[in-house]
Amino acid sequence: MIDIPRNIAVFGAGYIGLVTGACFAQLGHRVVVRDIQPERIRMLHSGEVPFFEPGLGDLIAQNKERLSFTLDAREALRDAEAVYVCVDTPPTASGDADLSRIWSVVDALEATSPLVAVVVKSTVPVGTGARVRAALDEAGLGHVGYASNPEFTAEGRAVEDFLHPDRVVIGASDEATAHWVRDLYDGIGAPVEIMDVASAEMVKLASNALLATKITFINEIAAVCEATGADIRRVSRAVGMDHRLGPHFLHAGLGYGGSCFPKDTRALRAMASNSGYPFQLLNAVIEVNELQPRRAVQRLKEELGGLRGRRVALLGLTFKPGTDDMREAPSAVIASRLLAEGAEVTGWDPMGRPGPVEPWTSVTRHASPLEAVTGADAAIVVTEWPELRAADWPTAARRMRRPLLFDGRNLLDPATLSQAGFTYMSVGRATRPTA
Ligand SMILES: NC(=O)C1=CN([C@@H]2O[C@H](COP(=O)(O)OP(=O)(O)OC[C@H]3O[C@@H](n4cnc5c(N)ncnc54)[C@H](O)[C@@H]3O)[C@@H](O)[C@H]2O)C=CC1
Ligand SMILES: O=C(O)[C@H]1O[C@H](OP(=O)(O)OP(=O)(O)OC[C@H]2O[C@@H](n3ccc(=O)[nH]c3=O)[C@H](O)[C@@H]2O)[C@H](O)[C@@H](O)[C@@H]1O
Repeated sequence: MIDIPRNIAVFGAGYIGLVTGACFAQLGHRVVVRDIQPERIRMLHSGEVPFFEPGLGDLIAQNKERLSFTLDAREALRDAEAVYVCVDTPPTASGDADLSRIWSVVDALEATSPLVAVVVKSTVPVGTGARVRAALDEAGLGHVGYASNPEFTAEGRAVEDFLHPDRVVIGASDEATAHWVRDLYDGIGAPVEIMDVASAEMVKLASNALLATKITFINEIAAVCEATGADIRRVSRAVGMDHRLGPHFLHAGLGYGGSCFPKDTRALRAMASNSGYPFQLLNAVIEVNELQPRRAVQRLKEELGGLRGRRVALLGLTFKPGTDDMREAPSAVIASRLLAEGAEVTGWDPMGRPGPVEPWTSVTRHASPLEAVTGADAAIVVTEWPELRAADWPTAARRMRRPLLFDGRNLLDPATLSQAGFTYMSVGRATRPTA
């Protein structure tokens, strides 16, 4: 527990805002979370969490004495000593981050509240903090500190990541604000890195870009494995045993998706270009990642001798397991490509709920993997849900028109699938021995 409980107003009740609010309340602070979506606030008032995040519902329930929710900015700000900005920063048509929601929070701040610090947790381009600082000064809030405190949690383990981070990064223009923000994290035994605002903003973009680069690197090695007869599973495992490289983010698959890597890599590229530096490595990372799900569809097309009139089952639709988040999921690209080639597409996912938009309105959803593959000419493991490891593959093979399985996440054991009667294809491994 912290020594000095503070009053914190969190703006944004999304993945990051709710986790931040609930975790600060768990540390002992008094937190008001404000959102502009009435439905979100209504759900939170009635004890529901608007999306799935493990442990979040329990944490909110345990801390309800110190955690409240409102639609009203004034109510949130009335006693706030810290304002945490956790609003979304989606990409614009140019790839730059859209900061309009950040500005609407800054514009709502008032000189009358007992505010000590405005802290931006949303991911923003370098230079945003300097602009917000200038706006605060102009609004008569020159006495209020400003800090950048980027977030590194991953969906599906966000509560755990927030409470046990590798590091806390705080960028502030003055030492007093940096230390004041650091003290909010008392009770979390993680290293705290204090720096200037611009550097803190860059740490976030650089971290996501490097993680995305690692994934793309291993996906390119996987493509070379397919062509040469090496096996990516063995390669990435042994490469990752070098402590200088590490085993993480070396899992070849169908490309990275989600609300952050695609958005943040494009935002960093746009920011570099705007500053006159063409970030060539990042260009390649983005391009290779966009090709990755298309390559899988192309390999399937070659194996089936065309996709027109074929039925293909997508097993898993979310951008990764452990979440209901469908944002920038590779499944959408795969479904769209299959439909464009004239295939019929079925799908299964234990949690993802695609909205009533294309390609999903053209995809028949089923309640189990077995139902989804029945009558299909091929199945693709798109998301590595653990349920798929336990599926009854011999029965699935019998129910399919043609037992062909493309393991897009290297989830399953090739020998077991072959024994079950499948032709087994996967990312980073030739389908048949190379000559
Ligand atoms: N989702 C993730 O795992 C991570 C996200 N981030 C960054 O955190 C930021 C937020 O991301 P998410 O939580 O995923 O977004 P989200 O879209 O789930 O949530 C954003 C929330 O802000 C609300 N909002 C918009 N304008 C508002 C305003 N003026 N006042 C109050 N609320 C307002 C929206 O209604 C929405 O509920 C983004 O910049 C993202 O890049 C950083 C690390 C991890
Ligand atoms: O800025 C953010 O929003 C967050 O983005 C990612 O978190 P997240 O998008 O939730 O999910 P990850 O687990 O990183 O996976 C992202 C994508 O990469 C893919 N991936 C991941 C790892 C890997 O080895 N291979 C691979 O293809 C996943 O399937 C998924 O599509 C980062 O991991 C977080 O540190 C960061 O805070």
